[in-house]
Amino acid sequence: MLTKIVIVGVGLIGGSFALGLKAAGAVGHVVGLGRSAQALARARELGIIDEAAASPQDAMRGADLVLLAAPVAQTGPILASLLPYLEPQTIVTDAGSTKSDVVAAARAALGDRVNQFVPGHPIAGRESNGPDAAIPDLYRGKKTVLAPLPENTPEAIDKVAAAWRTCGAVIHRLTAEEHDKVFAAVSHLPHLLAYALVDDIANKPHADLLFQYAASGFRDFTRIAGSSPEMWRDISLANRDALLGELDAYLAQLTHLRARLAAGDGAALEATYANAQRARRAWNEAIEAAEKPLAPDQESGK
Ligand SMILES: NC(=O)c1ccc[n+]([C@@H]2O[C@H](COP(=O)([O-])OP(=O)(O)OC[C@H]3O[C@@H](n4cnc5c(N)ncnc54)[C@H](O)[C@@H]3O)[C@@H](O)[C@H]2O)c1
Ligand SMILES: O=C(O)C(=O)C[C@]1(C(=O)O)C=C[C@@H](O)C=C1
Repeated sequence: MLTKIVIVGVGLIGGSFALGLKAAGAVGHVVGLGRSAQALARARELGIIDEAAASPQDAMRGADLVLLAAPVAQTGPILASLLPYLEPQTIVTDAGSTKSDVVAAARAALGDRVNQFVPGHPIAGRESNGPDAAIPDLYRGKKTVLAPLPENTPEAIDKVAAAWRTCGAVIHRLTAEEHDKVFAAVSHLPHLLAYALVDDIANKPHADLLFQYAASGFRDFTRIAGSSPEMWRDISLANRDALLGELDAYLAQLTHLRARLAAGDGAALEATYANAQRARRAWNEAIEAAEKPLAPDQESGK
């Protein structure tokens, strides 16, 4: 049971964490801290937070756990603003989609108090943003990756892991470097590609005609281009090197496919499509089995 938690950035991710803990009856008081008074007022109206803090000092008094859920470039400034009020029992974690930059920002901002910061990343989301998008079940059956620091105590890591488990998540551990390589390939590149395709079509002179006939294939491929541009700007720049590596590999694949297409090499195209179809089906089956809702007595964290 957490007596008091603080959510810094009460949008989709922070709001869903608060709602998940509240639904489980695992938190006494939820305080929101943010840059938009309007978003905080809305979060209060929706019952996500119990109180919008007037200042970092008010927010941090007596806090058990603090979740940073703002765009990743805000991590350093936010931690610097919290540090003067960081009490010894308070553990701070984050939900940022990149980890090496977050760890570097935490070390720079917190210095020898960095042992109180446990880096994390829930592998769940959607393309809508803000408090209205928050739902209590967002993390149910999904993974949360923790990338603990050597300075973290087992108790600090357990506190963060237990909170995510209470929201229904399954805990995985990666180093920050491993994390950023993996998510460059399976999350950051797909977002860049979806944005690129929609931007390309939107800039064509006959865009209206194209959008008029775009259907479910286009919707599935581009759903994530509806995501927050600020958030994805920060993620792209924070993980630039790994993302550039994945982009180069993808460009090579496109160049290869282009050549096969130009040569009318149907067999080569079909072989690539068949390999992708096999891999996609196997992935889908595995993920659906892993995320199947558990019976209440089998749930993690209980
Ligand atoms: N959206 C996803 O699918 C997803 C999934 C996993 C992790 N994340 C990560 O979670 C974090 C939040 O994403 P989200 O989707 O909830 O975004 P969101 O836009 O819904 O919410 C972010 C909130 O942070 C606030 N904010 C911005 N700058 C701030 C600052 N300096 N101080 C305090 N509050 C500030 C905004 O006003 C907003 O309310 C990001 O770091 C993102 O990388 C997102
Ligand atoms: O479902 C979505 O809309 C998402 O983009 C979620 C998604 C992803 O799968 O890429 C996005 C960013 C994260 O950090 C984790 C998950």
